[in-house]
Amino acid sequence: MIRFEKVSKAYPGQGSPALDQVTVDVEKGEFVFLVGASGSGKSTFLRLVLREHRPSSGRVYVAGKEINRLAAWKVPRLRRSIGTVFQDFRLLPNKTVSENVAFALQVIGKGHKEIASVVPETLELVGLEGKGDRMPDELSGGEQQRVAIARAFVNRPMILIADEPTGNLDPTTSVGIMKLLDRINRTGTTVLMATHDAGIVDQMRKRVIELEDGRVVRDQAQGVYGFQH
Ligand SMILES: Nc1ncnc2c1ncn2[C@@H]1O[C@H](COP(=O)(O)OP(=O)(O)OP(=O)(O)O)[C@@H](O)[C@H]1O
Repeated sequence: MIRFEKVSKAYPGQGSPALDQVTVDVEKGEFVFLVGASGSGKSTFLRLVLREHRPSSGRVYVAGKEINRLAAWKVPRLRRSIGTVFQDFRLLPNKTVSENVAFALQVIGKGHKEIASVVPETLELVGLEGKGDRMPDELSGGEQQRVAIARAFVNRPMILIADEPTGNLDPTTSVGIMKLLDRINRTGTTVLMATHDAGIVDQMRKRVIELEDGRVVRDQAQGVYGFQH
C-alpha cells in the first residue's frame, strides 16, 4: 500500500537530510506507528506519502503508483484516498459537527442524499450520535478529535494518516481515540500514525518503525515505544 525505496529528502539550506535512504513497505490493512525524537523525520515521511513534498532521491509508491510521477491533476485524487488527522483537530469553527463532516463530501461532489445518510452513520461510528448540531467549541478535545476522524474517514479512504492524534488529549481520552483508530483499521484501512505517546504504543502492540536522524533504526512487529538497541 505504501512503499519507500531508498527515499531521501533534503530541504534546501539544511545540512543533513530529513530522510536518508529510507526503505519501508507497508501492506494494505496494516497499522503502523512511526516513532522517533522530534526532528527525526516523521512528518517528512507523512508529507511524502501525501505528495506535499517530493523525494530528493528514491521512490515513493502509494497503492502501486510511483507518486512522484503522478500528473499534477491526479494529486487531488490521491489525497482524497488518504484521510488525515492532526494533533490540533483542524475543524471549521463556524460549522456544526455534521457540517464539518459533510464538507469533506461536498468538496468531492457528493449529492445531498448520500451526504444525508452517510454523515449520521459516520458520526455514530465514531461515538458522536446526537451531537451533530453542536459547534466544535461545545465539544471536549476528545470529541473534537472524533469529529476530525469522522471527517477523515467519511469517504472511506484506503489510508488514514494520523500525526500525533493524541498529543492534546489526556491518557483516558487517548485510549478511546486509539480504540476508534483500531476499529477503523479493522475495516481494512491502512493506518499510519506518528506519535510520541509511549503509553499508547506499548499498549497497542502494533508494528513500530523508529526514525533517528532520518534513518530507519528499527522496524518491529508488535513493537514497543522504547527499545534497547
Ligand atoms: N519545510 C521544511 N523546510 C526545511 N527544513 C525542514 C522542513 N520541514 C522539516 N524540516 C527539517 O527536517 C528535519 C525533520 O523534520 P520533521 O518535521 O520531519 O521531523 P518530526 O520527526 O516530524 O519532528 P516532530 O516530532 O517535532 O514533529 C528537521 O531537521 C526539520 O528541521
